[in-house]
Amino acid sequence: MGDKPQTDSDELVALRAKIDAFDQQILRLIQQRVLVAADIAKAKVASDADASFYRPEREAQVLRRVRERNAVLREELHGLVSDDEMVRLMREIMSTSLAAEMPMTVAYLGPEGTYTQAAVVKHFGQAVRSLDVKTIPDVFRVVEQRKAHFGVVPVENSTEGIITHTLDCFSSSNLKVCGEVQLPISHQLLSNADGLTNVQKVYAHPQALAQCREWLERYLPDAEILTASSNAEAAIIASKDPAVAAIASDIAGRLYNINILASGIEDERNNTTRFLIIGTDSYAASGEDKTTIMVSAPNKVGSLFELLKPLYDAGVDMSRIESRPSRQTNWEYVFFIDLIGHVDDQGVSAALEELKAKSAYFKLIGSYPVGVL
Ligand SMILES: O=C(O)C(=O)C[C@]1(C(=O)O)C=C[C@@H](O)C=C1
Repeated sequence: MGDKPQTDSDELVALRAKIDAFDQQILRLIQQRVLVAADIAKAKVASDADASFYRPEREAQVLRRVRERNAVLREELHGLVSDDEMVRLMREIMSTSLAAEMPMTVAYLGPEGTYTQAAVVKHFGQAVRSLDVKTIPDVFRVVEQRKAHFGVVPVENSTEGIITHTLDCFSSSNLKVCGEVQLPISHQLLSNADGLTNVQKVYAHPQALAQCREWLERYLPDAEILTASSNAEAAIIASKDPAVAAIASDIAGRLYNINILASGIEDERNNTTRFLIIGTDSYAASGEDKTTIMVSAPNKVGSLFELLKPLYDAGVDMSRIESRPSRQTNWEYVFFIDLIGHVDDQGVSAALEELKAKSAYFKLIGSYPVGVL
């Protein structure tokens, strides 16, 4: 390196020619793939005017196959692209294909820069339009009113547990879960203060505050801790006052022009949030699925055990059970249960029929592909 312009060696020129040739092929193949997707859109409309352009089960199958084939290719070619990275690239190509069929609008808990928006992009790719709304019930509302095709809501966090607000929304909504996506969450302390000692107030969403409690006690014991409706909202407040810090994502920091004073401030490494994709339709099995149901047991001794017995007898695995107050009668509960399998799988459907017959209340919240990304 120096003042002289770089001259490229013959070897470099030859290698670049190879890259140019591959790029030509990749471009042609992407264009051809998207044209096929447009034909698929026409075929869907021809067979059913209400057909869904977005097909989560098919997307999961395509991405799983990319993962499997890439593992083989890595061996064969001593390839350097990891399976995760290849799935991510393919996610974007499929996102563009879907947009050519029908531009999708996906609602999320805003404002811009929230982790939920990052989950939207991770699950649907960059080609979707994301629509920010103010609260989790608003996400449900705009999807119900068909102002957005789908919505993305947080449902549980590996450190803090269940997001009760989201579960409660399912009680009063008929929307279906049609997908899930997990996002590793790394929190940053964002502030334009000149060092930690000048931070007087910290704003964050209650979930983020809980996930960074020990860090805050240790490094900012004297700061006033205040809640905001979202992490991005906190970032907006911090962007206006250098005595204020926000706990939010690095994306929010860039978006609202705030410095990162400390990064990775979450108390638990591997802090991960699971999000659900909600929509108006149900979809076929992808081969690796989960089912979420909401049930309540009759109010008598041993009834929960009786209720779950059909699942146990049929060998259906339960991956989660949460109880929430029924909101109808005091001390009565509804249970949110995640099962492994799709409601169309024979064993699952038979077990659910039996369970339904024994329950005081039963609602299928959705069967959906296990997250691939
Ligand atoms: O297979 C389909 O049904 C398609 O519409 C094609 C395609 C794809 O690009 O592979 C696009 C959108 C769907 O969500 C699923 C898959």
